[in-house]
Order: sequence, then C-alpha cells, then structure tokens
Amino acid sequence: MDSRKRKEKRSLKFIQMKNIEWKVAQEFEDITYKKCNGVARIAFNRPDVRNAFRPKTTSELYKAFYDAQEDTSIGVVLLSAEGPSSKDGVYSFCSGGDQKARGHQGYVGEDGMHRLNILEVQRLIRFMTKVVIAVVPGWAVGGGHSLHVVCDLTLASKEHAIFKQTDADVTSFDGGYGSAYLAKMVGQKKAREIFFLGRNYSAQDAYEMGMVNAVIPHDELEDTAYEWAQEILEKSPTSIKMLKFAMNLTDDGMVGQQVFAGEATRLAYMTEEAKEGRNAFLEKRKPDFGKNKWIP
Ligand SMILES: CC(C)(COP(=O)(O)OP(=O)(O)OC[C@H]1O[C@@H](n2cnc3c(N)ncnc32)[C@H](O)[C@@H]1OP(=O)(O)O)[C@@H](O)C(=O)NCCC(=O)NCCSC(=O)CCC(=O)c1ccccc1C(=O)O
Repeated sequence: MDSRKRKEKRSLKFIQMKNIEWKVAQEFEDITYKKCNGVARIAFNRPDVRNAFRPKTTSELYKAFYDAQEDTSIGVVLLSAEGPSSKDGVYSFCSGGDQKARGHQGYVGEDGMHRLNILEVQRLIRFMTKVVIAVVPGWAVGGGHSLHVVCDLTLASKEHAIFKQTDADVTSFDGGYGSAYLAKMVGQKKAREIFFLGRNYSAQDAYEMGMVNAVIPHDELEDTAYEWAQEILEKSPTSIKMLKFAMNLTDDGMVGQQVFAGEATRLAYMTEEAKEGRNAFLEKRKPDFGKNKWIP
C-alpha cells in the first residue's frame, strides 16, 4: 500500500474513532458495561475506593465478560475504569480486593458467603476467544495489578498510571497469573522486586519492563484503546483466537492444550471429512473418507 492510501486509511480510522457511540449493554452497580462497533467496554465504577472489587463487583464483571464472550459481534473487550474519584480527583484502574469486604476465608458478599471469585474472572479473560485490553488510567494495585497482567494487552496513562503490588502488605498472594505469569513477562528478578518491595512504577517503567504495550497521554487513552481494538477487528477472527490460545498454551499446561485443541476440533468439524464421519454414523453405514486424503 502506498503512503497516500495508508494516510487515507488512517484518517478513515480517525473519523470512525471520533464517532464512538457507546451503547449501554447492561446496567450494573459496581461496573459500567457498554458496546460499540465490535468493541465491549467493561469498566470498574467505584472510583472513590480506587476501584477496589468486592464480591458484587466480581460477579458483575463475570456476567459482563460472559456476555461479551457469547456476543458474536464482539471481538475485543476493553477492561477500563471510570473516574476520577469524586473525593480527591485521583484516577484508578483497580486497587484489588476491597479490604472492607474481606472476611475470615475470603471476600464476603451480600449472601454472606466467603468467596475468591476474582480468579474466575481471570480465567474467563484468559480463556475467552476475544482479545482483552487493560486500559489503565491510574492506580493498578494488588489484585488490580494481577488483572492487567492477565489481559492480552495493556495501555497505560502517561500521567496517572501507577503499577504497584501490595499483596505482601495484606497477606494475600496471587500465586497464579498475577505472579508466575508476570515473571514470564518481565523476568524473574523484576517480578520478585515488584512483589517483594511493593514499590510504585510509572507507565514508562512498566513499558520498559515489558508489561505495558504503550504509554498514552491520558486524554487520548480511551480513544487509543478503541483504535487498537478497531485494528484488531480488521484481522481474521480465527487467526486471532488461535494465536491467543497458542501463546497461552505453554503457560497453561493441560488446560492450555485443552483450550487450543478444542478450537482445533472446531476447525476439524468444519471439514467435509468430519461431516462424512457424522453422516455415516447417523445413516448407520461405514464412513467413506475418500482416497488420496492423507496429505503430507
Ligand atoms: C491504591 C492505593 C495505593 C492508593 O493510595 P492513595 O492514593 O493514597 O489512596 P488512599 O487514601 O489509600 O485510598 C483512597 C480511598 O480508597 C480506599 N481504598 C483504596 N484501596 C482499597 C481497597 N483495596 N479496599 C478498600 N478500600 C480501598 C481507601 O480506604 C480510601 O478510602 P477513604 O474512605 O477515603 O479513607 C492505596 O489505596 C492502597 O494501597 N490500597 C490497598 C491496595 C491493596 O492492598 N489491595 C488488596 C491487595 S490483595 C488483593 O487484591 C486480593 C486479590 C484477590 O482477590 C486474590 C488473589 C489471589 C487469590 C485469591 C484472591 C482472592 O479472590 O482473594
């Protein structure tokens, strides 16, 4: 493509970007959930407590992510946050588990049950067939930090994003994606530093470590995330899904293999060979898979 065509394409994208008309997909209390042109935007909405999650939040997150997964018009999900805080104007992505909701065995919801259900949200993000982009406008702390780690991509506010791991301050430890996968991303020494010292890291620090894809001026963060989503949506859905699961596979053990193989089975189902296998069974005859089909 010549540079003129590339410029035209970019300006078309810019027009599309400026015409973002988010439509509310479902009303929730602790999150907002909107959709526009193949993109779902799920955002924490407790800015006054730095977007800490309580059981209601995680259950709403799960419902919204599940809906986005089931919606065939959606290819990319932005996990973002509303804000800033009405109390002090500070921006947050998420500050992890709401310590006020923490009980003896987990986080206690309105039903009185002690739960650890942010891990279910993490698994849904990890195993869903759509790309999930963490859009970090401010603090990403504790379980909020782990959430950005588990997302496929992370975009961070140049001015306000701060990455910090406080798990070891409050006797919590995300021993799964939050730490072990982080170590794959930034290296063992750096991951240990992040968890053992609990320091603050800027968007630029996080970018240099390899846990953030791009540092974006705050005012352009949401539009840029939408633009990245639109670029992804131009690609082959099958390729994107298989690439995500291929990259997950080695870190996810047998479950990673299962998820990848499940999608490979779906591709096999779509062949004439598979249809013949099914039809032969239903017609109570021997399948005829044909000759010269054993391609090298
Ligand atoms: C995020 C901070 C560093 C921001 O600091 P600062 O800007 O100075 O703001 P503050 O004045 O501290 O906070 C403003 C306001 O918000 C309230 N708040 C902030 N964070 C939380 C929180 N996590 N829970 C409850 N409330 C919070 C704070 O109290 C203030 O309220 P006021 O009423 O205005 O006083 C800083 O706030 C901070 O360090 N926050 C705590 C971060 C933290 O430790 N988070 C928990 C880490 S552990 C975790 O996330 C569990 C993850 C998890 O769920 C999990 C992981 C692995 C296995 C299982 C599980 C599981 O399911 O449990």
